[in-house]
Amino acid sequence: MKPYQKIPIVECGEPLVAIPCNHFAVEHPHPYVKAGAPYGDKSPYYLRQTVVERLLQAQAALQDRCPRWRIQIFDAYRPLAVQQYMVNYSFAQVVADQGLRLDELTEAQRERCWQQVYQFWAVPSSDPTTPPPHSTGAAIDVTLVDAIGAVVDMGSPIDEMTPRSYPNYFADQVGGSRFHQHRQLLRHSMEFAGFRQHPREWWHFSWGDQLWAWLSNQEPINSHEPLSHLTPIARYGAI
Ligand SMILES: C[C@@H](N)C(=O)N[C@H](C)C(=O)O
Ligand SMILES: [Zn+2]
Repeated sequence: MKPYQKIPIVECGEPLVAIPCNHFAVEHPHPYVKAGAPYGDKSPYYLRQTVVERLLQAQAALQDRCPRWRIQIFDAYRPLAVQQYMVNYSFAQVVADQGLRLDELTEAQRERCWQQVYQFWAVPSSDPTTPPPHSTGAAIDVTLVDAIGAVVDMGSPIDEMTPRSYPNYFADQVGGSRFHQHRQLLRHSMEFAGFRQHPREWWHFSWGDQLWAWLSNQEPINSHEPLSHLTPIARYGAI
């Protein structure tokens, strides 16, 4: 269990609402739909109502600094079945990337591959006290597009399962300052609206889930966040 999963959840009952995608850039086709994930009648382009409002605030903060730039949505709401599917899919990807075969793995190899997956993906837990972040409608995976609609180079793709995904990976890499600046721009825009960034993923942010509450309790952001938000309680559970 990760430390943030000990945070209590007091579900506030806010609905999932459709993201107004026309305000943002959106990755098409949706990457996990393309990978065959079982959405059924659900859509990834949903979030809790306050989270959508905050995403609009984050984009306004971005555009104060970089007019006509936009936030690009890669993924948002993820039903539990999709979390399960993507975790298995990512495991198969790690196995293949290492030149191994699924049906020939030793126990040690299997264990190492799962460790790599779970550095980046949340366990698809159906326990209401430990929901995967995206299944709460409070987490979002995003990047930036510039004024001409080109995807901004962050130095590594979303969902890469290596240290290049760590938010500060390029801070001290020779030739990496442009990527670091882009990552900082994304982070500061999202933090301005109260989001918190996953410590290992430059693209993953949340507001109101367990990780957000845990991170807010660790180190308050300097900003305009009212202190009442700095409590170690999550307001969104699985939905
Ligand atoms: C790996 C990435 N797409 C992601 O969403 N990771 C977080 C931690 C998750 O699975 O909730
Ligand atoms: Zn994510």
